[in-house]
Amino acid sequence: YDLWLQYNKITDAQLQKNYLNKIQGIKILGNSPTLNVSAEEMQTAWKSFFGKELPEKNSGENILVLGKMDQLPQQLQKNLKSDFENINSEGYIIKEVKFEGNNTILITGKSHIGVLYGSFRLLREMQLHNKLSNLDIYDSSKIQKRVLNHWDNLDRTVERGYAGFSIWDWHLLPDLIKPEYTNYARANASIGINGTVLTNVNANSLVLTEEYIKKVKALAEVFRPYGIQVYLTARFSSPIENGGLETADPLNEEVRQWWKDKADQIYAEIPDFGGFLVKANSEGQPGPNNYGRSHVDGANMLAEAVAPHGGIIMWRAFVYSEHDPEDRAKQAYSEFVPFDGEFADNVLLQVKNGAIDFQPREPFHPLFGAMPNTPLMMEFQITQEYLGFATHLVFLPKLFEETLEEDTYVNGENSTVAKVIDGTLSNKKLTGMAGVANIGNERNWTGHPFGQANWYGFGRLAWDPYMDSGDIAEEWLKMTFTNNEEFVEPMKEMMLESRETVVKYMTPLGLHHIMRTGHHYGPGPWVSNLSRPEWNPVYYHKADSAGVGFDRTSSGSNALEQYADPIAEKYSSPETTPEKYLLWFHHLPWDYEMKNGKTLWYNMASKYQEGVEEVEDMTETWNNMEQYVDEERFEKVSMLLQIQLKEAKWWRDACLLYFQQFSNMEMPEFIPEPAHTLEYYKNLKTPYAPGI
Ligand SMILES: CO[C@H]1[C@H](O)[C@@H](O)[C@H](O)O[C@@H]1C(=O)O
Repeated sequence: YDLWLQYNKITDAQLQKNYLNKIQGIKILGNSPTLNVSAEEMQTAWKSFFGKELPEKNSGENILVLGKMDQLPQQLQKNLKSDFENINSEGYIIKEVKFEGNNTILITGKSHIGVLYGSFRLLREMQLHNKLSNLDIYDSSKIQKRVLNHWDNLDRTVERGYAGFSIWDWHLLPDLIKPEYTNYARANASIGINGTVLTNVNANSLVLTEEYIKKVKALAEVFRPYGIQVYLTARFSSPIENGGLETADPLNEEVRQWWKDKADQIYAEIPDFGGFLVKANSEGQPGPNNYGRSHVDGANMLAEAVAPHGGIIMWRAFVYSEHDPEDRAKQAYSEFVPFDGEFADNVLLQVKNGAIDFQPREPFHPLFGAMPNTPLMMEFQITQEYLGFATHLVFLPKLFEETLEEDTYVNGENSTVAKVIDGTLSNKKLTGMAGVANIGNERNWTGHPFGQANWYGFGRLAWDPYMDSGDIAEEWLKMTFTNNEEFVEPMKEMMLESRETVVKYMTPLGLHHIMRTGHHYGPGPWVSNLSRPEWNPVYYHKADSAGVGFDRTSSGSNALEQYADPIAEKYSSPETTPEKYLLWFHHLPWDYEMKNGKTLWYNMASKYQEGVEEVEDMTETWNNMEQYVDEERFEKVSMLLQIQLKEAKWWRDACLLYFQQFSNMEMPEFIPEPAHTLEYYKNLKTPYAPGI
């Protein structure tokens, strides 16, 4: 349950010698809660790596010195001047230097948090079994606000949470402080996460009452030494619900004053409170539109309330709007682009990676690049709402990386989404990345043991959105299980392929949102009876006897016009559209000939089949790993993979039987006889896999 902070015993004699020779003691310069937790982390690691403490020493050869820049001797500060120029206020330097005449490994930064991040970095180097020689490492985060979003309710249920109940024991706070809170903070700090939104975006205004602010304060105090700021979701109608006002109109003076007083009250208790995350006028949440006001009016009112305290507002772009009813994918863009440049300086617009909703695969959201004068914050979903909950093994950093690497072309070639997010494309001062957490009170935190890798990977990419997902997988595997190459190599490959596998057995070739509605688990392409048309799978796949797919070209919804010309042009024809997005942008006949000379129907079937076969391969790979993994984790993952296999078949059979009604074509010979009829799948009462 130590996540990636296992600090497995170092058994290699040479390596152990290298480490213990290089670091024979520790010296801490100065004093602060953050330095204390840095030192504690070293001790925890040392006991686990070597079975002993790291002695505190005042001076001598080969000691590890921890301290921030202004605690260093003048001369050393001067010598390191150019190193310090390379890092920002949260960055760190790990370097071999002469300290008081002795050879020393120094971990330093401009802040204590920098020193803590440096400490975790050194421990990572050791977990990865890298030699400590000629150390000269420096690093800084490329994104400022690296934030988890918990969709946790005050009754401890978690919206779209599959790892038990919320870890926040609201009813026992502030009296009971669980060790889990500290472990949560450690884990986050170790990957550079520096903020957490404690509550669901479908918000409850109760959390803004005095009683709850005390509870929030207690958590903030646990997190503070780890550099983690606390944020809350603000329900827009709180002035009515909590303040007894008659309106929540953002232009009303009393309302504005209420929010200012609320901010003052929170900051009096929690001076480093981060600010608010807001879902307004979306899926029944109240917002400024209720009063005929705009998203800018709403966001700027809250921004004004927190600005004197250094707080920020993360305003979500996940809205439905009356513009473009024929294509939900266009709505956020239509709603927000006209406001570019009008948001206050401390507002980030938080945009989901794709325009629909956290699908196994989506093209990047057209808002990225389209609002050069507004800082856009990325919102990824770590919890697997549409990807098999905590049952399917899917390595999400691969998905995150794909979005970040996409080229928006807004400023010519190489205008990647990562550059929009880190601010380099248009020189933004405020930058951020949010991840909807997959954490709950399950003993292993995330339900599926491999869900931990998605939390880990989110943190690493929020720190550096240019990181390679393969490197992330490798780090995580070594830190979580073992450094043995015979384990790491095949498992890394399996993790990297796992995302494409889920796309194949759920939504190949650009299909999307064909899950059963409500819970979003399992196939439901037939569903068509929900009140909002855009919640129905049939709205998205549009299968009929003429073909399948959503025409988003100029002959259809023309969502393509929201992208820069090179993309709009390229994707306007099915011949030049990447096959992975084919049915996202085009409605094509079932016998449409694809690049391999086979029909669309044939290719769809073969993707579903490949998906199933790849899960079979995953189970085989895992079975070969038994000797490297403890029994508990081995058994759990084995069982989950068996369920995943059953469900991949369920997806294949249900989707192909459904689509075949329209294609009217033979099932290709490689598709085994389905275990059940389409009617059976349609009438399943349980959201989980039928016996297959
Ligand atoms: C928190 O609400 C969620 C909702 O559960 C989810 O199904 C939808 O996709 O997205 C919403 C959102 O992101 O606001």
